[in-house]
Amino acid sequence: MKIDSLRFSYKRHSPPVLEDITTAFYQDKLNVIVGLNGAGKTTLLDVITGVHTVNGFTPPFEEGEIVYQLQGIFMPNVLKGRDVVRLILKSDSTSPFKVLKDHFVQDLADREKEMLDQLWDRKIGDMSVGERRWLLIRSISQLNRKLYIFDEPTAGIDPDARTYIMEALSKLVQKRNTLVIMSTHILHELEYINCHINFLHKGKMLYHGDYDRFLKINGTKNPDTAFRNFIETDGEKVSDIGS
Ligand SMILES: Nc1ncnc2c1ncn2[C@@H]1O[C@H](COP(=O)(O)OP(=O)(O)OP(=O)(O)O)[C@@H](O)[C@H]1O
Repeated sequence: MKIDSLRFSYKRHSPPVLEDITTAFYQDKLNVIVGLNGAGKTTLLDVITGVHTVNGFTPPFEEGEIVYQLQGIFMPNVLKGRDVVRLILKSDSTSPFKVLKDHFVQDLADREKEMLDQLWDRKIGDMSVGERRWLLIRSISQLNRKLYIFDEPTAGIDPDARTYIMEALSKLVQKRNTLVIMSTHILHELEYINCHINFLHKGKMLYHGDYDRFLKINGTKNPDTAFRNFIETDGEKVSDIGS
């Protein structure tokens, strides 16, 4: 999927939140949108999914082909873990819930199975932020869609559970005909992932390319230092080298 010279403002005469965005998203990689708070990551995801309409860009996917995990969870707090899993898995299939659940559990690592057991009868309102997000994202990963969008899927999640989430997203990338896009602030989690980084800064796409090159042009092996260097120079080094 390509985006060419995209521009978006929330109000007609207000300054653009996204300006001259040109990039591509790839089916064989995890596409990651990176940037500071307020950089425009969610706005870009909203444009891609058709939540916001923009002249000159037609979202290439129908609504039914997309699953979009938002940062918040808009479900009643009284729902229990098992209700959340049922709601999500049954939204895609008429198979009995037991079959869907067995299939879901097979896909989980041992610690994830323990987490699922613990959360099964717990109300959403009583779960920790990370537990809630893990449950939702792991359930969503079971759905069959063409476009999967995850808005900061690993925010507030411990490093162990974060690894399981990143593995689940990598598995989605390996499925045929799927496009997977996520946003994050955490570059560390991308170290061992086959990913394509899109670095948004002040509404502009200042870098798109692979992870190792991003570190290299910022002269460090530490992703946090690379992130900071990049922001401090407004991506100058990339412009020098060319993307
Ligand atoms: N509905 C809206 N009306 C006007 N401005 C908005 C609206 N939604 C977002 N913005 C502004 O657009 C800019 C980009 O917001 P966006 O939510 O896309 O950033 P983000 O990169 O996802 O940030 P974060 O990492 O904090 O989630 C911000 O300055 C934000 O205040």
